[in-house]
Amino acid sequence: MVDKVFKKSITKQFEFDEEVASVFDDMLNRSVPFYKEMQRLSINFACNFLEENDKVYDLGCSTASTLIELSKHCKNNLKLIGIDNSSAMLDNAAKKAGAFGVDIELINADLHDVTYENAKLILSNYTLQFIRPLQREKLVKKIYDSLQNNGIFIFSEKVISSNSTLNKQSIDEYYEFKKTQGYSEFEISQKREALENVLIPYTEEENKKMILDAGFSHCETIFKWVNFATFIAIKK
Ligand SMILES: Nc1ncnc2c1ncn2[C@@H]1O[C@H](C[S@+](CC[C@H]([NH3+])C(=O)[O-])CC(=O)[O-])[C@@H](O)[C@H]1O
Ligand SMILES: O=C(O)C(=O)Cc1ccccc1
Repeated sequence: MVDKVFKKSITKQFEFDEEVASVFDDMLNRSVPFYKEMQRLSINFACNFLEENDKVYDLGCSTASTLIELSKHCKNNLKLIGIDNSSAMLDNAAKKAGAFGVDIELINADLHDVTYENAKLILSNYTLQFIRPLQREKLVKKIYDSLQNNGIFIFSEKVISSNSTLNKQSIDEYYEFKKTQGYSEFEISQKREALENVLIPYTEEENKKMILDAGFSHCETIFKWVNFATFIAIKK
């Protein structure tokens, strides 16, 4: 379904409710520049590390698109686990996984409340940005502790620039992108308002520092378009 959520005047902060979940795949494709390419790269890098029966978690799996694509592209049998705290998202995830015949364990929980065990890969595309800063650092530490040695954490985030001129230019560039995707200025400004204090972006450097502070031995940006970035972190 086509995303028309912000065509009407907003009355509340942004939420992953039923209305957003019903149009979510379209919203993500039209709101995250090169979403598909970022997803393809995440999956290809992930597959290079994965072995038979490895455990893979997707934190903030939404409609399970990434886990479904991962299972299609990896030659190994994997144990796939998707976690999200939006029931509406998980209902859609279950329907999609069923339709594609992919076996995914879907857990409806807050990311802080789940025990991640013996994971080889943890994925989290565009989700940490919704976690409050102090909690975010705690969660990343937990992600590190849950990974096997040689485990991988792949994540994507909306980022900001520490240079205010470049930051403003990046926002302008992103809004131009949204216009090319058919969003009106009204929809763009409504969503911006709804996301205020809900989506809290770090700079690329802050993201890397958070990862290294948690104990990871290496963190690299594998994809970046203006203010959207994908990182890969390795636990030694
Ligand atoms: N504390 C939390 N606990 C659990 N889930 C949460 C929490 N906070 C947010 N979420 C969930 O994180 C997801 C973020 S969307 C991820 C896209 C997906 N990764 C994709 O590549 O398709 C990104 C976006 O909308 O920008 C939503 O489904 C929320 O319900
Ligand atoms: O759409 C936006 O304005 C964004 O910042 C990215 C985004 C994409 C999908 C859900 C929430 C935020």
